[in-house]
Amino acid sequence: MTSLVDRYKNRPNTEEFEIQCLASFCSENRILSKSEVSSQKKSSEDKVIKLNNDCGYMMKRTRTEPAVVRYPRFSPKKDPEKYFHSLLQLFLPHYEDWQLKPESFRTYEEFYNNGAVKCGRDVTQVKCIVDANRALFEKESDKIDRAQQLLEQGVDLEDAWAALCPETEKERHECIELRKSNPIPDEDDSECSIPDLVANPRTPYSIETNHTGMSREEALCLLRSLNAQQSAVFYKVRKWCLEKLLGENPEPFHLFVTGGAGTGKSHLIKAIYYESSRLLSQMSENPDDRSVILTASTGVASFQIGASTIHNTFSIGANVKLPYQPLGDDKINSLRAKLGGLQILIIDEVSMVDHHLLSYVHGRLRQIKQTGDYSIFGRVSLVCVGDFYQLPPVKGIPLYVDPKGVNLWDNNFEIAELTQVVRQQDASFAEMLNRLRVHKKNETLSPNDINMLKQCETGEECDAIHIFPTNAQVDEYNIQKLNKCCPEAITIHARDFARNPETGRIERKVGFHAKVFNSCLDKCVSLGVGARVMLRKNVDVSDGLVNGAFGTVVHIIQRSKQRQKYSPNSTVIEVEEDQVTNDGGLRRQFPLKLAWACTIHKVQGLTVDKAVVSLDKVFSPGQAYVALSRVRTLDGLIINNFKESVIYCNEKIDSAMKNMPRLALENYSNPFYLCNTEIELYHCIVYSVFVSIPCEHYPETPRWSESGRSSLKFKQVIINHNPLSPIIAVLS
Ligand SMILES: Nc1ncnc2c1ncn2[C@@H]1O[C@H](COP(=O)(O)OP(=O)(O)OP(=O)(O)O)[C@@H](O)[C@H]1O
Repeated sequence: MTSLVDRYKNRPNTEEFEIQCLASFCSENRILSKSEVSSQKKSSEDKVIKLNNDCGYMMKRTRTEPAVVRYPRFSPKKDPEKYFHSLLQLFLPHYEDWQLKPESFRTYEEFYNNGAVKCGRDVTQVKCIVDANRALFEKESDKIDRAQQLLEQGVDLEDAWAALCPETEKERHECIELRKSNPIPDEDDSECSIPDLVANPRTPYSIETNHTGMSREEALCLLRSLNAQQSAVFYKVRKWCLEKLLGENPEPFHLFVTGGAGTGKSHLIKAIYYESSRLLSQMSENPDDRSVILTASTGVASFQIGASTIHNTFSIGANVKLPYQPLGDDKINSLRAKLGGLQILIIDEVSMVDHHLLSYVHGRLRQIKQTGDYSIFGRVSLVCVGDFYQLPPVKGIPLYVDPKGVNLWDNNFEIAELTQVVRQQDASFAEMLNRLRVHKKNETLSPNDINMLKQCETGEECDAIHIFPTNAQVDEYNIQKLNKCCPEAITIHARDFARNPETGRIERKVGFHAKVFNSCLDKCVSLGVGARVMLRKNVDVSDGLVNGAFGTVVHIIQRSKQRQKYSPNSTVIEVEEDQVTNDGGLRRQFPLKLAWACTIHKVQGLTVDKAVVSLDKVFSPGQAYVALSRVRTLDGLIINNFKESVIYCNEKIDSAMKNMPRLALENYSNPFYLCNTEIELYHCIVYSVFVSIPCEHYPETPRWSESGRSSLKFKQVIINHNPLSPIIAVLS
């Protein structure tokens, strides 16, 4: 496989790239995969940069912040040659290795101190170039070097922890005192439960890598916010990581973390992800290795927790069929390069995973890990998180039902159940939701529950998100809103292409393909400035531009070639192309859909302050419960078409859950709770989705023009979007 360093050495020989050092190259550009190259070339050819000697393609990072560059650090005293070689390699622009130490210099250090090179038009001292470039990347390098030296000298690590986190250390000491007078058997009451106190026997020191995108302060807040049940699961996983770190080789674990809607499952796995990545990264020599990955079954769910989808992570196509189709050599090698060191896989919203998909996860992990035996999931530990009482998979058999074939779920997972509802602080509302969760079809709801729900039938008209069971209801509501809110809306027709049987060439089709498959690109997309929209495809998962991400259209560009940025949060949405028929027929269309309303399937995992829920045409178990449990308070819930009969669960869930072995949460309780009887709840800012941005208005043709198809061709739709902010805006 071509390494990043090779790619750097094969960057274009233009003025711009000649003066670029390796660190800037890695941070400012993104290497494109083969599939990305073809799609990007179609849409934005001028942005794709070809590397020399068939080293692939790259693009400048424009949508995201520059990437964080990770590299090994050597001691200038112990390993001066490695130290100066690394400095020159990272920060001195070069194309060949000899340029880092020309023949006339004996050592890298000598070249760094006394060398001069032509950089751009001027001859400049090597030291000046390296120091200037280094300053851009190593803001606190002196402090880090000093901390590293201290660690190497074997300073008292306990003091280091106390200095980093004095409050926690004080609480820890109080706990220890309390325990002396009132001893409680607890496995966590050992030094090894506090990772920062334990030296890793293999590496005397290490610099932790952080793939989670969370700062230490954010992470500490998150960890401290966990309630007693969340904390117990967290400690169970942390204990395993510590054993791994200490070289005790614990057996992989398979955990199913479940609980009703809003019990904080997703919140908990963010904490688990942070801590386990932090700990296990210390075992890896390459900072880019992923020891832990966070995934989810759907695009929306993955965006909520900053994860990627299972399909995307493991290169699994949309149609998952058994027998298992192994991944080809090229693809598996690149997956292995990324995930070869994987130890824990976290899957959120597992209720929407079916047996086939789980088998594919198993197959991919076995291929990646090459364990040489039949151990499940390639000996990777799994944390599956979700609630079977919520939505089942769209296709396929849910994990709690025996598929009468390959069954990797039964007998392989231990269940940990969270029962404390955190989303709804109002106890009576939370308790009612818990009853709705397990309500069976032939049972009647209590009069109190019915009253409470009927009170929500206020008929209030409001701008809050409207949640419907079916796509048809959603479409009808969206069109009504578009007519009302966007008088100058337009309809953009898809452009379909088919193979001409005589010439064999792909040609524009008159009309549309009669039947299309495997595509979310609609025949017609109606849009207007100010319209709320949802993305239908994963355009850029790392950027949060995933299937299900919401936004507001603020501009539509016709036939324009100019690629203008409209606001710091904007992203261009371009026409996508899908193969939609068996004989190679294609469709080109914007991957957008109006989204004043959306289906219940799209809101699983979401927390909102207010929602209008329609219970008309509910068609699956758990659907009504998911819709009703999205809001924090009863006041925020408006119900249309209330029907008691649509609130029901699948009756097989109860017995399947009862048969699963239980994780005894009390064995993993957090010692801090001994002194904190009051559990402090830390309220996180929840991702809120809609915003409208005032913008210039560009007149368009009327949407429902009598002439039928619009002859306008739309070059691009721009989405201005920052995944880290709680706001997504769509420009078109
Ligand atoms: N310990 C906690 N302290 C404070 N807030 C919390 C805590 N746990 C969860 N929350 C908040 O409660 C809300 C619901 O949490 P979360 O989405 O994790 O629940 P969930 O169990 O995953 O729900 P669902 O099953 O509907 O996806 C979120 O706003 C989350 O930030």
